[in-house]
Amino acid sequence: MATLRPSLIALSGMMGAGKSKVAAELATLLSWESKDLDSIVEDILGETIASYISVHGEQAFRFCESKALAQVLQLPRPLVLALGGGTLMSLENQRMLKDAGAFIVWLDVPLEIIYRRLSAPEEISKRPLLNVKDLYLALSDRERKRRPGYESTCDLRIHTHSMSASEVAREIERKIGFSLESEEVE
Ligand SMILES: Nc1ncnc2c1ncn2[C@@H]1O[C@H](COP(=O)(O)OP(=O)(O)O)[C@@H](O)[C@H]1O
Ligand SMILES: O=C(O)C1=C[C@@H](OP(=O)(O)O)[C@@H](O)[C@H](O)C1
Ligand SMILES: [Mg+2]
Repeated sequence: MATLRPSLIALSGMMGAGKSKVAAELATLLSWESKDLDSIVEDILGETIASYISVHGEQAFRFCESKALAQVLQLPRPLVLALGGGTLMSLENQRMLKDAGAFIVWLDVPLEIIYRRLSAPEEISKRPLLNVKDLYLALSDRERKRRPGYESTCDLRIHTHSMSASEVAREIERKIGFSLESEEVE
């Protein structure tokens, strides 16, 4: 039997779930390239997402995010891609990823851990949607609205608990079956 191995792994989940960090770890582990969709958006915009949203708003950012996604899906494979926390809330983005054969991994992290990670001023300043009075409320509200979308679009869900980023990467590798012992050849 042949193992159908994806050539594109896309990491999804809330802001602070560790998508950017785990994508880099996983790519190193697999000897693949990694890309961060937010960085590609910023390259296209020529400015940070925070400064862009402060002037143009979230809707305009979503438009650029979809354009960036279309670009990144043309890149050579194999590739690990860190999505933004809101990327999969767009049906168009969901369709693009599915059509591209992406294997979507949802990093499901307890809200308390996300809150702790993102409470640092340098994390908030990178994420304009969190520039609010009550961070916990803002996160829990978004999480509640987004959870069904993360759940319905993922091919694999990782309950990361308090695993380190490299442990999460190893868990993804193991679950997808990339480890040499489980490799099957046609
Ligand atoms: N598994 C982890 N354990 C501890 N800290 C983590 C873990 N994953 C990410 N972090 C830290 O949490 C913050 C947000 O991580 P990041 O990868 O930017 O998340 P995302 O891209 O999902 O928003 C960063 O400071 C990062 O170093
Ligand atoms: O959840 C969101 O709507 C967003 C998440 C951010 O990426 P991270 O999930 O990597 O923080 C970034 O795309 C933008 O600030 C919007
Ligand atoms: Mg990120």
